[in-house]
Amino acid sequence: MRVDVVTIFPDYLAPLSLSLIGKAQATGLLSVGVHDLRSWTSDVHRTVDDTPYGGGPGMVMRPEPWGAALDSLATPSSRLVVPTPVGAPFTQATAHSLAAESQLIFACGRYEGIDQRVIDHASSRMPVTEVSLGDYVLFGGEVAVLVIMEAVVRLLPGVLGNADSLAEESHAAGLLEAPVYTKPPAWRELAVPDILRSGDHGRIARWRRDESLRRTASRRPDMLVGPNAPELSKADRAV
Ligand SMILES: Nc1ncccc1[N+](=O)[O-]
Repeated sequence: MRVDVVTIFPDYLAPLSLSLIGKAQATGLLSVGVHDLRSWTSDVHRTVDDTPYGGGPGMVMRPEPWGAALDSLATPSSRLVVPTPVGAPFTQATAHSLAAESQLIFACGRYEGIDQRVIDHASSRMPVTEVSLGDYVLFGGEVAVLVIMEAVVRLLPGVLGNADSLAEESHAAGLLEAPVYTKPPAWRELAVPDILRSGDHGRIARWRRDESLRRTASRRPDMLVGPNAPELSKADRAV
C-alpha cells in the first residue's frame, strides 16, 4: 500500500516511522510519503490560508496549494481521506475498507478547514472519504491520520504476527472483547477466573462469549442493535 500525507506540520507524522508501521515500511508492505503543503505554494510567504468568505472567525485553507498537491500526488487508484469533525464516523469497517485500497492520500486540514471546492474537485476524479474520529474538535487532521493509519496498517496481511488476534479483537465480531489475564494465577488477592485455567476450550470459548456479551450490553448497547448487530445464538440470548 502507498500512503501520502499532505500537512503543514510534517513533523507531526514522525511516529509513522516507528514500531509496526515502521516495520511495515521496512518490509515493503507499506510505503509512506509525508509532504509539506507549503511545497505547493508559489508566493514568497508560502501562504496556505486566508479569511473566510461570508465572514466569521478564523482562517480557511486556500484551494490552490491543495489542488496542486493533489495534482502531483493522485494516481488512478488514489482514494482521498480527509479527517474532519464533519466527516462520517470512522469505524473498524472503515478501517477494513481503507486497508483494501492500493493508494491512500490523507489531507490534513487545519484552521477552520479546507475550502470546500478542494473536496468537490477531488470528488470529480477520485473517491473521497471524509471521516471523523469522534464528536470533538482537534487542532487539525494530523493526529487523526496517526490513529487511522494505526487502525488500517495493522489489518494489512503480514503486519501482525498472529492474524488470529484480528478475528478475536473488539469490534471484529461486533462485540467488545472479553477480559484478558496472564500469570501469576493470583495477584494482590485477585485470582484468574478458574475456567480460564481449566483447559476446557469449549467452556472457555463460551465464558469469553458470555463476558463479551455482558460487557457490550453494559458499555455499548448500541452495538447490539441496528444493521451491524452480531447474530446472537440461543446460548447468547440466555446471557
Ligand atoms: N475531530 C476532528 N477535529 C479536527 C480534525 C479532524 C477530526 N477528526 O475527528 O478526524
